[in-house]
Amino acid sequence: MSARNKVMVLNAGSSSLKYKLFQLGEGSTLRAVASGICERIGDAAASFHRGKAGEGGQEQRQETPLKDHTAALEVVSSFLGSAFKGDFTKEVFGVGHRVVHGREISEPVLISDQVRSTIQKASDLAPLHNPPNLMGIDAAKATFPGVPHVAVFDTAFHQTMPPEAFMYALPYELYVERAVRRYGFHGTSYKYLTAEAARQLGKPQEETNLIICHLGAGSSMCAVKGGKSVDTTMGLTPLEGLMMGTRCGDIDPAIIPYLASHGMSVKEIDTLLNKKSGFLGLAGNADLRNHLEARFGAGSATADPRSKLAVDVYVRRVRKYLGAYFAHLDGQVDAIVFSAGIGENSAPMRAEFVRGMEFAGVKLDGGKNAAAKGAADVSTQDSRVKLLVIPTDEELSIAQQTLERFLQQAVNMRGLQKLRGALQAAPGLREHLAEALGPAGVRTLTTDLKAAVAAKIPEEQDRLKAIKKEHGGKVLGAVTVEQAIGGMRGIPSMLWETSLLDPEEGIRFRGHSIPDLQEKLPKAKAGGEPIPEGLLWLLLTGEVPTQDQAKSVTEMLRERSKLPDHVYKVLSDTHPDTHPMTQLCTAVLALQVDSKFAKAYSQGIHKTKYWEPVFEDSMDLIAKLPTIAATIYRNTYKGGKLIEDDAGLDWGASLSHKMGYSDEGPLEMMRLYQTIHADHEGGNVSAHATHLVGSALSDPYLCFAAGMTGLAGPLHGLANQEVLRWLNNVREQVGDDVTKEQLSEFVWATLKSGKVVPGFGHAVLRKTDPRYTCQRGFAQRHMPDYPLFKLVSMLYEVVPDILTQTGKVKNPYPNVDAHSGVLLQFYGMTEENFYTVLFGVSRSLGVLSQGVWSRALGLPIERPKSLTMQAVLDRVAAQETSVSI
Ligand SMILES: Nc1ncnc2c1ncn2[C@@H]1O[C@H](COP(=O)(O)OP(=O)(O)O)[C@@H](O)[C@H]1O
Ligand SMILES: CC(=O)OP(=O)(O)O
Ligand SMILES: [Mg+2]
Repeated sequence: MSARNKVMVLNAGSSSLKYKLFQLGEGSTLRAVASGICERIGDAAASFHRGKAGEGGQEQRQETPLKDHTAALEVVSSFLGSAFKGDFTKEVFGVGHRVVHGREISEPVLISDQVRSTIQKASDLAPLHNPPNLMGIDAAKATFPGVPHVAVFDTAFHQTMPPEAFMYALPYELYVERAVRRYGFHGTSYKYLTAEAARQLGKPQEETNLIICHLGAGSSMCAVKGGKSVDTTMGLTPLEGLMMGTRCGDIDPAIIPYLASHGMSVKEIDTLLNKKSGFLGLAGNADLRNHLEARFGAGSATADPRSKLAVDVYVRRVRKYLGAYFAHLDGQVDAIVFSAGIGENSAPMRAEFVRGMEFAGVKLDGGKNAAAKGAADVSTQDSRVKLLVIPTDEELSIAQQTLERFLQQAVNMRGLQKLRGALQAAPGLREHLAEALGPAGVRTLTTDLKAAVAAKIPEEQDRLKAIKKEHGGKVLGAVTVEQAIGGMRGIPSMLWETSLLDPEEGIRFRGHSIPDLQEKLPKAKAGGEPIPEGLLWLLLTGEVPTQDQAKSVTEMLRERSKLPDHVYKVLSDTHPDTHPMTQLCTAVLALQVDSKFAKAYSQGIHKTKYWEPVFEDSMDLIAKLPTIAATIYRNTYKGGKLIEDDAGLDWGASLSHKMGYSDEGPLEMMRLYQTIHADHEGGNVSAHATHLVGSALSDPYLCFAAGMTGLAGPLHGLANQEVLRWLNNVREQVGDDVTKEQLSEFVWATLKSGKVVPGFGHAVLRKTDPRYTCQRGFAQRHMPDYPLFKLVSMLYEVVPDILTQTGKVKNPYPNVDAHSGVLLQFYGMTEENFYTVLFGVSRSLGVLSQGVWSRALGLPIERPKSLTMQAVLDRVAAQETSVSI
């Protein structure tokens, strides 16, 4: 069988069906091996197909009536079928579809029945596009059965618009209740053009400001600031903004009730505005090419005045938005980009758009403009704002996003199950892809953490929905009276996606054990300790990140790390005896004033969007915690002398540096420490408290503070401080050169006096905590002769036996706290009252990542049932009666 190594992309526009077939090559490159377009669909007399297939293939043109998009796909399939010998459909492993409107879905998604119905329901918002998009999807599903089909939405790129750009000045409830807002379209094109323009300008995208004009049958413009969309001309639907082939663009909305009061139905008005206006409405034909002669030709004085008028209205609208976007971008525009049918092909129109704009630093080179064919820079050498013609490649962008989506699915075992059909149809596919992608393996390709999370959400939501639907009524386990009154021990009663604790083997973060992660997570230096930013990526996305992905998290956190002055002030004003954990909670609460979630919620935000400001708050808080912790440390123990940050350091290392420990040893130790304390499933006090408070939709600052007040309890996080006290006590009483026998005696004495040996045992774990083992490994490498380490090692030999002999403990083995103090002491961090703060900083990674997912999955407010003693007795009695009956 031939290899499945091709992605098919369909881009159904309002008047056209474009397609490209890509072949996947080394390093996940995509090479177009066939492409074409069906044009003037709907205008049967004038419609045609142009297509090209294979290396150096000649373009073929067929004049053929195309009454709709289904007819167009039939022509395309038969063209490709005859161009590629054999059945080319068997070489396609995925199909990417351009979809214009997906309402709240904005990331690429696999087209399930549910996604299809969302696209269908959104047809009222994109009447010219979603119906042909759906025709394309249905026709393609029949032509390419059993392979995944992915929808890539036009709206995605504009999700970065600020509220002042996406809100209409309508009653706010319309936004909250009906999601009436501006979405923007042509996003796939803008995404491609932004990357391409930045590349041509030789600038990083984050520093590139552009005004992009995507001018085709559908026309829109976009202001791009720092590589991101900050405004665009289309709105709730692709009707707003510029004039278009058949669409009116901006009008006075009062025209609508006016027409209605004169007898037109809503449907008729909708058709009028979408299908009978624009060039068609003003001048009788939707295609600009039919009006160019009238406006620019030799005999233009005698030409149809309406054609001329239509062109002038069109030009005026583009110029109006050019002016507006110059203002939005504070005049800092690197380039104006022209693209799509009109922007790429019409030199006289480009000249009109920027005529007389020298005042804004825009100078067109007439000669270059007239000569431009395909990509070109048509500005003069000294034009401050470059004028770039860039042919858009929505199809390539869709193919890349389809591939990425597909790979995410393929790495995810649950996804693999979902894709079983596809994989059966294509044995060896995953291996093939892994090979094609090279050593980076099969994974999400973006380095933008938020985008990577967003891409996972729809499927996880589907998964949860399916679990509820299929298994909602099934029993997970009975609850005994002992459990109900005994701290809810072991009752499965909460979802927690970031980690799971196996009693035998210890914690697994998103399925990965600690030894596994020590190997796989990116490191600051070769052979060194993992950086916690890598773990954060893993906790949030479920995927082990690449070095670049972890680095982008480091940079993202650094950008957000500045602590506001009032928080420094709150910290320096606390009573000098305030415990460091209390100071931590105080500082976190002081930061809450900046909560983006609290603000968005009070202004009204749709619940499908909760996770976004929660993500923002969580990243802001995580970013600031090292500075908060270091400030507490320096204020409490070092006379308030703070240490400047070192911008070259990663998140964990910068904490150690700001505390005053900048040698390689403590930097590495802190990276490891911050990685392993991050998460320990959801039932422990700090995690559960954060989760519980977050379920009331308290923002991340509030719920993290709740978690930290819990971590400050001696039975939970404060235990690491207790361990150190106990160890020092041992050393004081028996000295450093203690024998095993002496140590045994001391341990027995502790137990007999009714105390516990701190750092040993665990509520769930039944073996040595892997977090202990990995810290022990670190000590063996960095401090083998350190007396405190030797003492801890000896305890490891002595205590489990003794605890077993008592017959009272279920787990006699050491946990994370039994070792962490040793590492800290070795590097001079001897103030044990501070240790729980370090634990808390790390814990933010786990509990806040889960917080993002709790909101993304729409988990409800927690409300378990409580009972009085009498109620317990009544229930027991009722059960006994019912059993005996
Ligand atoms: N050479 C040209 N000169 C002027 N306008 C052109 C030229 N070629 C195409 N166009 C315009 O571009 C439009 C098609 O643009 P395109 O981006 O392909 O459309 P769609 O919105 O359907 O994706 C045509 O309707 C026509 O108005
Ligand atoms: C959104 C839109 O108008 O798309 P097109 O230009 O393909 O019609
Ligand atoms: Mg288009």
